[in-house]
Amino acid sequence: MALFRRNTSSEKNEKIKLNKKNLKGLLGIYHYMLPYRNSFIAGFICLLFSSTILMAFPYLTGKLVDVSTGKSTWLFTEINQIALALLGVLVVQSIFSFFRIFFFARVSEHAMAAIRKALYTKFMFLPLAFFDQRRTGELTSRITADISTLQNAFSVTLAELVRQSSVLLIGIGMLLVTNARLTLFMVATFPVLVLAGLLFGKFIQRLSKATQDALAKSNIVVEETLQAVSMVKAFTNEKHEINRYSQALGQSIRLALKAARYRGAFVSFLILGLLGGIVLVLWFGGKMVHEGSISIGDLTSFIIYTMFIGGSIGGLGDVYGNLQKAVGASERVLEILNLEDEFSHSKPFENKLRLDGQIEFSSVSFSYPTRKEIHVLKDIHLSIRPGEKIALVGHSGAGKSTVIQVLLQFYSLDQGQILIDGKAVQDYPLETYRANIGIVPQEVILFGGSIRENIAYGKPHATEEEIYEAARKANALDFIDSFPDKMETLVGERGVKLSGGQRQRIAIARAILKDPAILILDEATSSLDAQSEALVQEALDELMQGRTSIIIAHRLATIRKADRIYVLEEGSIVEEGSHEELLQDKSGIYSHLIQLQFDLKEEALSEQ
Ligand SMILES: Nc1ncnc2c1ncn2[C@@H]1O[C@H](COP(=O)(O)OP(=O)(O)OP(=O)(O)O)[C@@H](O)[C@H]1O
Repeated sequence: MALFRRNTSSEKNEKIKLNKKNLKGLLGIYHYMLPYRNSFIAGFICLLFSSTILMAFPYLTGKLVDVSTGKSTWLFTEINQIALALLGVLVVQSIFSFFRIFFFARVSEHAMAAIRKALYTKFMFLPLAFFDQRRTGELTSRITADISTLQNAFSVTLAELVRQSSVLLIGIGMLLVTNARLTLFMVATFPVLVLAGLLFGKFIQRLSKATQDALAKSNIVVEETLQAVSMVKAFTNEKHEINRYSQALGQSIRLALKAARYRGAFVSFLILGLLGGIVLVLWFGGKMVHEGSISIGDLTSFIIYTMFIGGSIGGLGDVYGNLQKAVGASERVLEILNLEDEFSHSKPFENKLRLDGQIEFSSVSFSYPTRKEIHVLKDIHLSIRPGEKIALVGHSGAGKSTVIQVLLQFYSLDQGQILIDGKAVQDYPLETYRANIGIVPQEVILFGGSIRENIAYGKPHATEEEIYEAARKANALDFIDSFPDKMETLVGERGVKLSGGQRQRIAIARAILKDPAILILDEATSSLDAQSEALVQEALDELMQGRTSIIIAHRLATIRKADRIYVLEEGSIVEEGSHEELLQDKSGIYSHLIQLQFDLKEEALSEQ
């Protein structure tokens, strides 16, 4: 297995009930808003004002109707006066709304950027075992979708919650003041209808989701068969596939028609039920106007308040749904933020510490945390002197990369010890320790920037001269100079614009610049053409000079040059010695391996 790879796991999709505990989790996020609390308070005040001032609107409209029908009221006697007051309400309301949005945006943008940064920092410092259990897509959605949900909660949802609740409370209060009898009648009818509408709406949403799913299923049939149409034909299964597609379509039609029936009923309900509810209130109010127990103006404002209240009940349903989503998002984000990172027990970075590169594995046993039952390394003993070149060979899955992973302290051991220069690895500051190890991986991963940036990845503050010198030593300068933009050439996403051999030489230049005491070389299994191979080999020889090198070897030429070869088999070291020594045992695993993998190459070599 290559040294750098990804694993998968599935994402959970839970439905969350709001309770005290998980709402507290949401408050944990609030901690990131504290630095902007002044803006938050200012925004909250604007929100309160803009929500309450709007409630004067139905009242004033009612007064306007009263004055226009010749009934003067205690505050207003003229239509112009009321119109101006209405305009005033709108102006003040719009000003407060503007500042409310502005202040909330300021708080939420800053706070969410702070959480994103905290999450990303956490990702960078979490141990590798964490990433073995998660999909990349899952982690990216923590930092994108989940944070957007939280942002929405702290700006829009919170504002909605305050606004709709104040509309509901002030609205019902105003109605009670206007006319208690009519209010009781309204409260007994209209909200019940709105709630019924809300539940009905949810039911229809579920139905249309089922319809979409059924349609998606039928599309899978199309996709699958179109991708492998030759297979369908070869098996003469055309009719079978048509049949399968028809069945899937039939199912989706049945569901769509069921949904359509309920949708039709829902629209009729909206017209009849909700508007009917208003007619009911109007009817009751009209009779009261007739009796003289309420003015036309008061009835008008009553009806507008009623509509406001209906809207706010509907709005609060959405608020509840959004809060549920936000609680889920905050739980997922906090769960990651609360994890311990791999540096938490490590000593602080010591820049100057330079290792000699003596490596000792003493009785090392290891299994990956995700697969505890499989013992990947079993009682490994290695003893490597500074400057030695060691080759690890073995069948695929034997545990070669794992030896490197534990050496890099990506995982902790189940048993045994790794000593570097006679000291246990965990006694070094982790950052300093890794700074002393360089890697040239099998599959070179470059970042999307320029060649210069990619080489400098080995030493971010390298001088121009150092970068050129590293490129020269890595046999990379010739091809870099042949590009019109030279060092500034963009390598494309993951280095796609460079050939395999060129990417490897950039990786070597990186390692040269890092100047590590210990070098790890994961040889590429795919072979380069003879010329690139020679250039890469030459660069590697230069790189290995004076460093302890561990090579996961696939090429005979490399293995022959090694001071010592360790043969791994199912996690144990089964043979060790030089190429010649190991070949002595004709029935040994090494001889067998060489026979299998390197037969042809050896023949070619001996012919030369
Ligand atoms: N992150 C991981 N989580 C769980 N198991 C793993 C992980 N990485 C490797 N393994 C398992 O550990 C065993 C040894 O794998 P390793 O990658 O060390 O072998 P290798 O000798 O380097 O193989 P190759 O030559 O194919 O790269 C394999 O059985 C593999 O499935």
